[in-house]
Amino acid sequence: MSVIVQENRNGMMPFPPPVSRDRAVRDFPQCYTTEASLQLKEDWDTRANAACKDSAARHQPWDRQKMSKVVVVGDLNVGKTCLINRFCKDVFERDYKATIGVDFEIERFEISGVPFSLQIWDTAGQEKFKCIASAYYRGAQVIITVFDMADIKSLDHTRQWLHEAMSENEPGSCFIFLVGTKKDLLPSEERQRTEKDAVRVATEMHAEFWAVSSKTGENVQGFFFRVAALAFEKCMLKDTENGIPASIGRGDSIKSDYAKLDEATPPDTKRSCC
Ligand SMILES: Nc1nc2c(ncn2[C@@H]2O[C@H](COP(=O)(O)OP(=O)(O)OP(=O)(O)O)[C@@H](O)[C@H]2O)c(=O)[nH]1
Repeated sequence: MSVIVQENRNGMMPFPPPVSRDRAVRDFPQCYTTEASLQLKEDWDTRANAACKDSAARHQPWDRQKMSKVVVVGDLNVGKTCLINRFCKDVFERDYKATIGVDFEIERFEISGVPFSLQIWDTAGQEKFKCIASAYYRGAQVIITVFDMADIKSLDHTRQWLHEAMSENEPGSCFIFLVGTKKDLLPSEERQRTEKDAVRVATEMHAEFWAVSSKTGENVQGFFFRVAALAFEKCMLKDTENGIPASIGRGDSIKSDYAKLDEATPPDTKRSCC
């Protein structure tokens, strides 16, 4: 992976480490389908664009960078972990390993020249871990409800997942996405039928619909770029309205989430951090 490396004057590597070139977003990422889209515009909001050009908002120290919290929910086995791992690590795990409680990744971007991060929370789909996972729903700026395109029941369940995630957040405060995974498993006719059903559900939920495959990687980067762009733009506009210079805004919630992870999650997990 190629990275933008800039040494500072005394020859030391800067901290945080540089954002890789393939996390640099310049053009406004477009939706998957105009039938279920959160925004149809083709370019950045003019006020956000102006704020990006403001040198004060660029290259803040790490502790003042903008960050948005993303929570990924959905039935067990629908492919939440694989979706996150495909984007963050470019890997695909064929064998199923249940998520125990929660796990998270922080993915760094450079959007229109401004550093931005997504804190992506992977939650367990198994009923017995719901009470642990739901403790992390609060403070989300983005909720991603995931279903398996080869298991239509999981699409029906997304309404309930969204309801539970929203019960911890203010109405209208989050961008909502509906993501169908395992696109590679369906023949074209069946895929079209499933996508039609998903567009209907997404419209009901006021969500944006995407169909992806973590196995082949199809649409995975496009989807996360879109998530990052919408979250970033909202963050910039909010700060501009409040007259706040670039700051992460969610620092406290990140700290308390880390603390909760230590207290609540059993040691036997997909990843050692939980
Ligand atoms: N063919 C195919 N299989 C997939 C895809 N995404 C996930 N899978 C498979 O689906 C199974 C479940 O994937 P996970 O990502 O672990 O599911 P999860 O939603 O995180 O499950 P929980 O942790 O129990 O909530 C695994 O066997 C994956 O290999 C995909 O895009 N295509």
